[in-house]
Amino acid sequence: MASHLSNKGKVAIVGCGLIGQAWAMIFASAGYKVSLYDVLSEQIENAKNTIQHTLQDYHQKGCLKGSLSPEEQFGLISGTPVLRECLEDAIFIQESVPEILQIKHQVYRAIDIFMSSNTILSSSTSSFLPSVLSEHSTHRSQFIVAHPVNPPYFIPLVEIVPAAWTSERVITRTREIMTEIGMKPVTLTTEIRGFALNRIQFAVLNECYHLVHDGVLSAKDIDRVMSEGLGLRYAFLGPLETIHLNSAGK
Ligand SMILES: NC(=O)c1ccc[n+]([C@@H]2O[C@H](COP(=O)([O-])OP(=O)(O)OC[C@H]3O[C@@H](n4cnc5c(N)ncnc54)[C@H](O)[C@@H]3O)[C@@H](O)[C@H]2O)c1
Ligand SMILES: O=C(O)[C@@H](O)[C@@H](O)[C@H](O)[C@@H](O)CO
Repeated sequence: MASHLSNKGKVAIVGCGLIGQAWAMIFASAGYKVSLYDVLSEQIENAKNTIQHTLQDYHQKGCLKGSLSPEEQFGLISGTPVLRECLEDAIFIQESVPEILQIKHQVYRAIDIFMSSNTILSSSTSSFLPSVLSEHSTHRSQFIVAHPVNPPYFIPLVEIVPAAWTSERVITRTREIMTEIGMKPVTLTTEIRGFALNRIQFAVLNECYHLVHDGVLSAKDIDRVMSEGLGLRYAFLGPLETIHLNSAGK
């Protein structure tokens, strides 16, 4: 393995299901050492096997991220059923356990014991406010949300959401790391329910449901409004840029 990879630092992935595996591949593609932990030890092996095959598959399909070979990227990924080992020397922890508050709080209590004063603890949560997640954490100034969009390997947006007590260093450093690994971060200035993507996504869905419910459009044609219309436009111009550039009054 290329020696320059060794100074990239280590990332800990806590919870290696769908999203944790995606994060592991993304961090490894940028040359980070990645350690996987899961409460189910068999899930760690499952995740490693899935990642190994997925990296090869992406390489063969020409969509592998980064400049390292699939073998080099997989060589950066290890796993352990011992949380302390997973977290040891990690500069960044990406928690990806189920969206169940009790489980997240239980995991943070355990992580609190082992994380250093410099480590960033980031949650993949889709909906919980960072203040609700971290209010009882010892290292709560080091806690932040980095919410990915499924599938994270191919959709680069990540929503960075701080709690009121998240330090500026953590906010800035998290955005730097996300950019460095090829994600496209947005940073919310304050926590808000649903963050940004899901607020917008569900506002659109709400109108879609109304139009179908009222018999104005079929479900298929509703989807076409997005896939053959707005979606094409929003794939390269955001809604505000679009309306700004549109002719006055249209
Ligand atoms: N699936 C999505 O579309 C999506 C998108 C964005 C964000 N998220 C968020 O990512 C997080 C993970 O979602 P997912 O879809 O990967 O779930 P998942 O069920 O695929 O994976 C969760 C993993 O966590 C493990 N786990 C359970 N309890 C644990 C514990 N106490 N300690 C360590 N590991 C534990 C499970 O064994 C499993 O492997 C959730 O917060 C979810 O809201 C999901
Ligand atoms: O579409 C997405 O990826 C996001 O909306 C997700 O974060 C979404 O919140 C669901 O997976 C909820 O778990």
